[in-house]
Amino acid sequence: MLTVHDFETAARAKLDPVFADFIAGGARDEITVRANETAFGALRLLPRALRGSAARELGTTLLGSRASMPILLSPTAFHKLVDPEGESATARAAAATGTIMIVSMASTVAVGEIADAARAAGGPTAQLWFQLYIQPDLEITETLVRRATDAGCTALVVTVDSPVLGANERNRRNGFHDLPAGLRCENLRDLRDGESGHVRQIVMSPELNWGHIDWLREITSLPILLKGVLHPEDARLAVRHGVDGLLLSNHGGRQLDTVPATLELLPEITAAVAGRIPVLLDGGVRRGTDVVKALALGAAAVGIGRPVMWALAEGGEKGVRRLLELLREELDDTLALCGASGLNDLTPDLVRPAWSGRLFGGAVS
Ligand SMILES: Cc1cc2nc3c(=O)[nH]c(=O)nc-3n(C[C@H](O)[C@H](O)[C@H](O)COP(=O)(O)O)c2cc1C
Ligand SMILES: O=C(O)C(=O)c1ccccc1
Repeated sequence: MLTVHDFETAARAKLDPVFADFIAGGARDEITVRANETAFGALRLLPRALRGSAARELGTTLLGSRASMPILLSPTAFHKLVDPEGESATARAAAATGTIMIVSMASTVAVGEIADAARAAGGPTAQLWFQLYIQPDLEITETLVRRATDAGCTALVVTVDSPVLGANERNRRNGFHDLPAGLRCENLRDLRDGESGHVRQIVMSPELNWGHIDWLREITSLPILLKGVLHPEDARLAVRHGVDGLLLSNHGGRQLDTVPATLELLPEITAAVAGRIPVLLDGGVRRGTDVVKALALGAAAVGIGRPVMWALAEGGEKGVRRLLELLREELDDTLALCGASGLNDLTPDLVRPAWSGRLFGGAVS
């Protein structure tokens, strides 16, 4: 396993094609799925020379959580689909490498148990954040927040791009609508009498509005990030509503198809928040150079989604650990080649659009 791509190939070879499609797939024509990766390819890096630094510092602090590198595990549902230990294996790998894992509300291991696994591998400083779909039943939402808080999660990541569930036509063709027998969304057990953690308990609610964010702000002292804000006006509103950070995300192209690549939106979003809160980004990050491009354009960190599922499918805990080490090596190598000694050296002047004849005022075409 030398590249993220190798994990995808290996996972495809191992997995039930129905599950592989669930992971790889996106909404409708998957235009945005492809756009996320393509956008990174459309930028070039312009390195500095002779800046003399023997070692690079990759560590960073995000909303008070210490991370050994600016790469997080974005929340992905259903890890037990691809590995019998599920999110516990992922959490051990993340903790062992000092990486922040964002636990999906739709995890197949309960958040408390995931936290135990993380601490067993990474000690008391292992960092977990919790992803939340605010439920129209606020009492249920409050219980979920309490379960995450009791487990020691240090931030809440509220997904706001899912007023309805995205239409993944691969799942429809494959007839994949449910978890296989024996698997449950463990965080959803016993929220009401007799509820067994069925995935259909998750309500994607088109009624959600900024009032819900204000309410959440009142009931928790944890930092709140919004995941899935794409419009710069909404980024400004988020700041006004006391949100602590943004995870700029189009859900890996799984919600509204044909929205822009997240990288394309990054300059507008960072301009809108104007340094008042950190902006993280996910979608299409597959290489150390991708991480550097996002950070150079103002992201505080990036998240990876599908690569984690592929690595877990390929090699369980070890696979995820290898994936994270590989990305760390690529990031360190890219920093060195760019003449950067740390993340603060990554500035917009290191990035430019890929060449086109128009660069010379149309003189070359
Ligand atoms: C299999 C899978 C499950 C996901 N589950 C969730 C989820 O439960 N909650 C959520 O907010 N986002 C979810 N996402 C979206 C990811 O958090 C992330 O935004 C996206 O995967 C990033 O793009 P990438 O896969 O290109 O790295 C999921 C994505 C995938 C691929
Ligand atoms: O697949 C997804 O992208 C996702 O967000 C999700 C949410 C709830 C249950 C399963 C998947």
